[in-house]
Amino acid sequence: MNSLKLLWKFMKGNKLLYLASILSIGIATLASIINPLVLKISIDSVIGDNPIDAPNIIVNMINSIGGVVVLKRNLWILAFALIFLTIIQGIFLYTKGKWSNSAAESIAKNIREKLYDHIQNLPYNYHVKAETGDLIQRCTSDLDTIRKFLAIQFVEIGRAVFMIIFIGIIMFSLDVKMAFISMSVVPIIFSFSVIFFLMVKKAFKLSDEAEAELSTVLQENLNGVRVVRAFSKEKFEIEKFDEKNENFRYLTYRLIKLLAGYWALSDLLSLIQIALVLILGVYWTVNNEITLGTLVVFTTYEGMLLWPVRQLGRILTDLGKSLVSLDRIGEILENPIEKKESHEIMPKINGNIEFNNVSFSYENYNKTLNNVSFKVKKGETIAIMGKTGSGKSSLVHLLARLYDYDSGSIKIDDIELKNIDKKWIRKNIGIVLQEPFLYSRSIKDNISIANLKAKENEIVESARIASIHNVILGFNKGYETPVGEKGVTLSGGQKQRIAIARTIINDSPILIFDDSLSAVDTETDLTIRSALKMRKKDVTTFIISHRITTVAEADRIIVLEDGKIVEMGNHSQLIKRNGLYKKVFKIQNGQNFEKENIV
Ligand SMILES: Nc1ncnc2c1ncn2[C@@H]1O[C@H](COP(=O)(O)OP(=O)(O)OP(=O)(O)O)[C@@H](O)[C@H]1O
Repeated sequence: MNSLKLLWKFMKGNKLLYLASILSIGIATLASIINPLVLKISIDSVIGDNPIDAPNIIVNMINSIGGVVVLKRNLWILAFALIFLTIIQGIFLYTKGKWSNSAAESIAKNIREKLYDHIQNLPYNYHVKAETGDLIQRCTSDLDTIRKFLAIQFVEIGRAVFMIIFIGIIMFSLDVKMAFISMSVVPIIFSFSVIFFLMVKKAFKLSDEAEAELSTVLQENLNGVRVVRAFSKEKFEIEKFDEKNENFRYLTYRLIKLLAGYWALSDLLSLIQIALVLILGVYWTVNNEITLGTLVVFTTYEGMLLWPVRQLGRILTDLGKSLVSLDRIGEILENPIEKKESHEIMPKINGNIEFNNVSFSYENYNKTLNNVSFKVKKGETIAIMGKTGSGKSSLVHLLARLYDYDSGSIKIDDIELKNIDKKWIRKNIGIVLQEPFLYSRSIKDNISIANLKAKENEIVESARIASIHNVILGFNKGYETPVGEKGVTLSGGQKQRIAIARTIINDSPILIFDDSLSAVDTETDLTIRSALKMRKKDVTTFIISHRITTVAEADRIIVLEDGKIVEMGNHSQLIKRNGLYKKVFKIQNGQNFEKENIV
């Protein structure tokens, strides 16, 4: 989507606020421009005897209060006008800041909400492939670039434009030749500023990228600090960091040098402009071609005009940066989200499952699952075994509609899975993933995250089944113990068990354990499985595991090889065949120590 169109959409509800802030900057600029005119009238017409030379509206105002004579007798009016104008300027600068910041914050909030909502609803496949660091950067620093531009720089463009228009009009109405002189170097300064900032855009980008690289190295290093220690790689990591640090210093220093050169040169150009006004202005004043007041007005205006003109180049290049950030945010929003399709239904799920010739492959990859067929009755436990990469996780991911199968059919309670709403089926399937993720919250919050209405006793009951209750009671704050950086450090097995408690709290009719008992010892594994059986008999359960003791008790064991089912049966049936299952059984029972990499 066109980035400006996108911005316009996000500005919904804030356009008036924005307009008000631009009007405020207009009024504040006008007040600051009238100030020197009051000085001119004081010098030329109140101290001196020249007739009032100012825009008609000001002349009319003075005439309405009785003309210059009244001003000469009441000098306080001029002082009051100066104070009044300064107050007006202050008030409108305040409203400009308040309104532009509040509009920018509100727009940033809109974008943040939209992004978060969108990311939450993007398909699983998107998240598997997306780089978290890149996503975070888009949601934070890109968004901040836009926020800053809207809050500060956009209104600064407004101020510069108002300044040029208002000052231009007044200058030309006061004295045409002085106006030409005053504006003669301004286009050169403006062009120089735009060209310079366009040219150094790359230097800004390089410095930003070097900073990002530095943060990545730091982040990676902190995340992987245990690996670094374990392999004694501190020196290597320090050298890597030093190299990135030096690169960042060099690029930033180069940028600073370039900027120093720019400010020096644009200072020179500005001084030439001011000198021109002063030299010719003084000459014409001495020759009575212009008044002293006019000279004061022109020199003051010159000072007011040059700063925003010099800044404009920088702001315009930042505009480019903001448009790039908008594009990057737009790229996320362009990805289609998962929505409920009109044909999708939300039936009661009992847990009867049938796979019929199901084939599936990830984009452009070989078949991950090839003609897989099996049937499961409600309440049965199915174990899945196979070498790594044989398609075990993919099979259960299809069941939860994290991906859709390419051909064949999967039926749940005789309803084609593709006709069941994705969110609904996921609500009815509890999955404990291979690598459990716990939030930096309390243990209690981590368990109840899947069911926020869960009562205290339900949380404890799930923890008991997952064999983690006693461990939790051993912590100082029990269930309120925080997990993660500020709390306890849990072992892999403890994390897995909390993840199991979190999944079973939901009472789903289908449960999937994707290698999620791998980090617990055999005895705890058995305790958990027995407790699960005792709890509810009619839950259809899938257990993916490499451990014979875990799968042996299942009603059926499916052995996968290269996406195909090569064996299926219960433990005693499979043990009689001379297949992969038996080989694994032998190895794990210490009867065969061949160096086969079987599972
Ligand atoms: N999102 C993905 N995109 C592309 N290919 C994928 C994706 N996920 C898995 N694969 C590939 O599909 C194949 C099956 O992966 P899957 O995770 O189902 O295997 P697995 O049997 O569960 O392995 P493991 O025991 O190691 O967990 C592998 O070759 C893997 O590289």
